[in-house]
Amino acid sequence: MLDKGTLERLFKTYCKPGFTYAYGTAGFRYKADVLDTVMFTTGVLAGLRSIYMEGRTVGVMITASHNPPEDNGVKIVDPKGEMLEQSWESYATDLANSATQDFTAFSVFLQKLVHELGIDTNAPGNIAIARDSRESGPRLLRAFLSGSRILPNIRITDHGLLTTPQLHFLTSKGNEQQNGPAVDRFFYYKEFLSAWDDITALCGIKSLPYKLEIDAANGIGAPRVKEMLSAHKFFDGNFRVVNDDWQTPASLNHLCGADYVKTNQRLPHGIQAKNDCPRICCSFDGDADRIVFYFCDSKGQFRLLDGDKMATLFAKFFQSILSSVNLQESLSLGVVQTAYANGSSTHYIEQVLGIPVTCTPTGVKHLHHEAINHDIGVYFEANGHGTVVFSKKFDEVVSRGLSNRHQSSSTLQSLRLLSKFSNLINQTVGDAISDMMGVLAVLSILGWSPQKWDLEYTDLPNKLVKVLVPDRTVYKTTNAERQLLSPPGLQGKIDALVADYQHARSFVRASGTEDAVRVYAEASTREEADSLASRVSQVVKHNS
Ligand SMILES: CC(=O)N[C@H]1[C@@H](OP(=O)(O)O)O[C@H](CO)[C@@H](O)[C@@H]1O
Ligand SMILES: [Mg+2]
Repeated sequence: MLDKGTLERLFKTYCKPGFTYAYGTAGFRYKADVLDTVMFTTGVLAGLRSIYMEGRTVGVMITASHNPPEDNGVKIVDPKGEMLEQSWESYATDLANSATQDFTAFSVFLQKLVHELGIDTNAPGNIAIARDSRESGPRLLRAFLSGSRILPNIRITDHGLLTTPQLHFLTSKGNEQQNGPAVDRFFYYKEFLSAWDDITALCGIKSLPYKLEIDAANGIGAPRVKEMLSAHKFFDGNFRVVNDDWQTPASLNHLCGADYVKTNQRLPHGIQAKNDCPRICCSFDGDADRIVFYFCDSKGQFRLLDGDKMATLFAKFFQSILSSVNLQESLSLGVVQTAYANGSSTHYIEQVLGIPVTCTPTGVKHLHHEAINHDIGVYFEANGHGTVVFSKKFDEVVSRGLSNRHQSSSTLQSLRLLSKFSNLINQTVGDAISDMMGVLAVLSILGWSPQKWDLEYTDLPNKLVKVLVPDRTVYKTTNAERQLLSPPGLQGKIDALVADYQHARSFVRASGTEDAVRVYAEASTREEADSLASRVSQVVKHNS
């Protein structure tokens, strides 16, 4: 470790007292001007994590996703591309909060942590880092790098501007192929485009069935998706990226992007309601790890195809392939959702498709951990954040099937398709670009229009409201966040309100990314959903 004098000087450059940090749903996320301290300490922590993981590369992403341009954040990605292990979240929080006291508190806590974890601070480690397009990114990167510098043998690979899922993917691949080709964003493009080429060749698909319009939220997804698709024969001339002004910081997520479209249930700025040629539209969020699709029906009405619709599309698709090759008994298929999933989607998956559904708390780390219990685990948050994960057993069963020379050609075709889909989908985390290609591939194979996809089930009208309260930490939940334990008595009042409506559901939880409490309500009519959301919000306000 650096000598005490240098360490103290660096500490004083970046760390300020007077703020309390918490590693939330997606890492640390606050207004950018209070982040320097936690960026510095996260630099230290990511280095320690890599040393602890025997030098394997740990990823770091500087982003605040769908939040406004003045926010930013940081999260650590473990070597396989998944979210940071939970026990380390509290080390990250405690180290940051020691630094908001003073240098002595920080160095005492750091020594204690290093000792408890048995870490040799001079051992080698590797960090792969990237950031989204926010203006504060370069400044926060400097604070991070200064933190990581206190450990002398940490090697940093700075990928510059990437989408969040690109960073997850490159972190995981970097650890898998130490001596292989350069693992950079061009490697990412090649991997996913070659899976796309294999699938379309296998299924005889020659062109996209409709024009594709992508709203990139004026974020980093814009230049990255253009760079990837522009030179490709399927996409060149058949797609258009709107809200691609990623170099104007104030426009990020403004009147556009997946969160805007899902929350307001309307078209983003820049996409017209006109419907003069077959098309499908989609919106990414600011760091392109979420996507929602939509189209306008013959009357010009906006129709949303959200994360729940993607989960059902993938689940149905994989179910039919598994049964076509008689693997439905040997490979398990399951869907993971959160309490925000529309009740109709859950009903459709369980009752119509007969596929088991599990509900977890909000945040992809929870969904991901549950999904890996299946051989094909489909997980999506309603807001469009999700992916499909395939087990080791899946790989083994499929490759065994492929090497069996007595298989029929249709069985071989289905097995190849399964295998190629596991390459087209970014299994490390939800990925707007990879999910987009996955959905387009499924729709093309099935010959489905967006209208046909939408008709599979009808959403229950729903409403999501943000309520500002003096202290959101008093809102404690149980049963995958569907019931409140505290404040006392509040759940009973919510239950009494819900009982006034048909097919209704409502729950309240504290946001992990914003200083607010979220109220969700759904019911059989739009008026009832709105009324229930508003009455539950009132009760929350009065209780706080
Ligand atoms: C209702 C909702 O959309 N919540 C979002 C939001 O979490 P909250 O904890 O609700 O603020 O941001 C998370 C990170 O992007 C995302 O995983 C999650 O789905
Ligand atoms: Mg995001």
